[in-house]
Amino acid sequence: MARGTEHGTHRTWPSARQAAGRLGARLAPVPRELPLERALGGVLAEDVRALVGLPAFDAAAMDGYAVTGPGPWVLVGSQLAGAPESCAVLHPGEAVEIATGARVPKGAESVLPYELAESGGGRVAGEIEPGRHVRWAGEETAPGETVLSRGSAVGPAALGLAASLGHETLPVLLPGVSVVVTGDEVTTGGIPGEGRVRDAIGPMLPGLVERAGGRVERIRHLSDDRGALAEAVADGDADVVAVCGSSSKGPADHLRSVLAELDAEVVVDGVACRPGHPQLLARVGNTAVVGLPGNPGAALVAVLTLLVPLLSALTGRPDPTRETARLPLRGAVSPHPVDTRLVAVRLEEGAAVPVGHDRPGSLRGAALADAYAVLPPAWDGGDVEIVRLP
Ligand SMILES: Nc1nc2c(c(=O)[nH]1)N[C@H]1C(S)=C(S)[C@@H](COP(=O)(O)OP(=O)(O)OC[C@H]3O[C@@H](n4cnc5c(N)ncnc54)[C@H](O)[C@@H]3O)O[C@H]1N2
Ligand code: MOO
Repeated sequence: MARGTEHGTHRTWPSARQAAGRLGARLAPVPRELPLERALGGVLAEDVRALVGLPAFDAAAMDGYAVTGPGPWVLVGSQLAGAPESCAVLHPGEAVEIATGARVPKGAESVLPYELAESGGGRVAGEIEPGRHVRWAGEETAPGETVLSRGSAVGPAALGLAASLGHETLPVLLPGVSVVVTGDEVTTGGIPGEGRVRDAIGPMLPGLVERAGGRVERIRHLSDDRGALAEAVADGDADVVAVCGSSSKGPADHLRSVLAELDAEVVVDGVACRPGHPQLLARVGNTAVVGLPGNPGAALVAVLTLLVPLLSALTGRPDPTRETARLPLRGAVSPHPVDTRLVAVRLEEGAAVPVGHDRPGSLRGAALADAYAVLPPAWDGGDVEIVRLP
């Protein structure tokens, strides 16, 4: 699965993706009990049960009158939602004017909506259907019932449901990613000065990570300092450390030596793809370390090759960028003789159309594109695999 290149022993692009998935399946992220507002996008680490029934009490489903026994009924009170109880027990022949969501008195048989009622002189009349227009306690969900299963994704509706069932927090798998952006020349604001460059990878990562089921917890910017990089990579709190830059073999590229010093298991050391060949994947204890090339376009390809499959496997979800259907490629492209090439494309009328501007140092093509088309080594012009951009 690996082959020698001028850069050493690189894995093939498909094998690198698989290796990232296998590492993710091997590492167990620690479940976290997160407040509801932070649990969005996670995967449930345990079943979620109803702490209260739904509804929690017998409630009116319409504005009108709670009644019992045969009509007409004598009005004995009124009940708004959330207001103190005005009538504890309703007796046959009695009615309470009631608002939607208000607790119906004990003994009430049904609610007669205003539209169907005739009222006046302290009395109400109308046709009722026994049991209608009351949301009976527990009829939707019984207390203690399992409503969401372990392994399911937490979407916005799940958060609302959990709140209505009495939960403050949810137990989720949501791998935390610590991002380390390296480079003396990299700046974080304004127009970069002579010889400097604005960080283009830090702003791109949170959205990509979130899409793959993780969360960027921290972004640090480091100069090309070996000691600081070693400290950041050894961060035991993160499930994943993503190091941007420092992936190549220049005098300021310390990642490989730092990993050796930390006795890391190096899983992928270079990938036979363009762009993005210096990418790297390693394990330090229970933390995965992903080395993203400094060139932003190459970093994005490395995210799709290593980081997204890793995060997906950590939470047991399918890789959201994978497409099963292959598409014809419409436009001029030049495959690489021995490496896989990823070309930024728009998806138009069942074909992949190159958008250009996809050199390793640029994100312009990726920002215009829907996806990357994957050209295998020495591509013969057949239909191509598609990797969706989030
Ligand atoms: N002798 C070799 N040199 C290089 C090789 C090689 O195989 N042999 N590979 C080239 C390729 S391909 C890439 S990609 C880069 C990878 O370099 P690093 O990951 O070590 O990154 P740097 O050297 O720090 O930076 C490369 C390039 O990207 C700019 N950069 C860095 N960080 C950012 C950022 N956060 N946002 C925007 N731009 C960034 C940096 O200024 C450089 O221009 O190595 C080649 N060299
Ligand atoms: O392959 Mo590099 O990763 O050209 O930018």
